[in-house]
Amino acid sequence: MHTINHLEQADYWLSDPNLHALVEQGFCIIENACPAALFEALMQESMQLQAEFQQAKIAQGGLNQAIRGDTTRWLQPEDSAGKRYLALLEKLGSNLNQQLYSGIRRVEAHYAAYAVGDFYKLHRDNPVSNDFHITNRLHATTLTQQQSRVISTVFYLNPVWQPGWHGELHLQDNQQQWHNILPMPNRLVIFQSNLLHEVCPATHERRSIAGWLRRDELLF
Ligand SMILES: O=C(O)CCC(=O)C(=O)O
Ligand SMILES: [Fe+2]
Repeated sequence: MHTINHLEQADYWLSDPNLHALVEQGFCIIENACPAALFEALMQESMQLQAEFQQAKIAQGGLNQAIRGDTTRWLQPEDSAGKRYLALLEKLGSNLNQQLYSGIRRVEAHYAAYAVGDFYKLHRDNPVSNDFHITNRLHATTLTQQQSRVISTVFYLNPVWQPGWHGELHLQDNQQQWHNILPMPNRLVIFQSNLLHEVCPATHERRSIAGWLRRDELLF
């Protein structure tokens, strides 16, 4: 199905302009992030696993539907499409480790589904913001942070999306500029986990994979 090693896709994610945007602005957007066959397989797997989706938890561990309304299911190494996506995130992490002092040790990701009208209020995936520095190795500076989520990723699994359907990811960059990013098919957004962002309600179901690159090791 794939003539080249599908992991090479993650090299293309970190082209020079994308890496530059991720460092300077705090985020980058990648269109056609996955080969079409993998994108299709992930959309299908997300739908097939619908019965296993559960109400998402907020950072403090509880359920709070006034903050977020989506349902999620963690990708697992046995998932036939999901494992290939996890491998891409791992490759992204090792590429970031090579290019920056990012210290990424593991990845995690979940399928997410936002029903019509669901939202996720303003939040940071990693609440530690002040001592977060992601800078180019050439400048010999380091990335430091206390909490373990370094980089957030969101990959959109919608077969089509119209701007009037809303459901934007509303994201503040590290110059305090706000951006409205639509959940377009096969679009990947990579951003520093300390950035403030929210998911706006949509008029159609909105599906995605949210993933994180972490500095901590798995303890078991
Ligand atoms: O779906 C999105 O655009 C962002 C999701 C998000 O912020 C999260 O899961 O933490
Ligand atoms: Fe988030």
